[in-house]
Amino acid sequence: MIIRIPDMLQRHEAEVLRGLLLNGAFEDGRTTASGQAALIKNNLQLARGSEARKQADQIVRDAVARSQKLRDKTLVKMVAPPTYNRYDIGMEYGDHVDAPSLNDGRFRADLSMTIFLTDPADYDGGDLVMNHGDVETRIKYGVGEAVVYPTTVRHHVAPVTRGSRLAAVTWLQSYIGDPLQRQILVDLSDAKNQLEARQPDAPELTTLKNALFNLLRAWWQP
Ligand SMILES: O=C(O)CCC(=O)C(=O)O
Ligand SMILES: [Fe+2]
Repeated sequence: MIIRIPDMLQRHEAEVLRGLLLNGAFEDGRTTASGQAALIKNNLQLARGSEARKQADQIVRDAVARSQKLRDKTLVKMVAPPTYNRYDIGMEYGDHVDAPSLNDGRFRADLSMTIFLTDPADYDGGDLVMNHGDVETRIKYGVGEAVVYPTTVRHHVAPVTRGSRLAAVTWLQSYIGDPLQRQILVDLSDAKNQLEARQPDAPELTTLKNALFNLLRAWWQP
């Protein structure tokens, strides 16, 4: 499932974050890439260890912790520290798959997230393109909007042909590793919440909750 979160960042958070990035020191994205990634990755990243990066991380952490939709749709357990990417004219990130784990294997990457930080009117190209066999999904959202997609999906960032594209990119571990199980739980939770809102005394609500809670218990990975 691909999830769109329109209000991932509040307007002022996006403005502060953009200000930090526009004034920040960037380094070649290849410094954190090796092997194949170093050949296909042609972008810039906010320098590690900088004060700007600490402030940026705090903004993203707060936004992620606040987002009800992110919690409900992903059953998120942990979020990795983001990278902040800039693609100027001619830059791109070729077709690739993201690593299955981070932090020396202590963190499993279930979901990838891009928070868009440039108005789509201000650049051409730079779409985040997911490849599902013969079909592609092209994504380019407004400032402060996020897309969350399965880390299992091949993807690339198309070359920027006008302007410059800024984005924060990070990875999520879910309490439910299996995407099918996660989808079942998200659907059942939606149904339970809708029924509870509409008819809190519905007799079948307890049965639905019993099934949902037992599946959560069976599949939860603390
Ligand atoms: O910039 C993006 O939207 C995604 C970048 C990406 O695929 C990555 O950093 O692995
Ligand atoms: Fe990627």
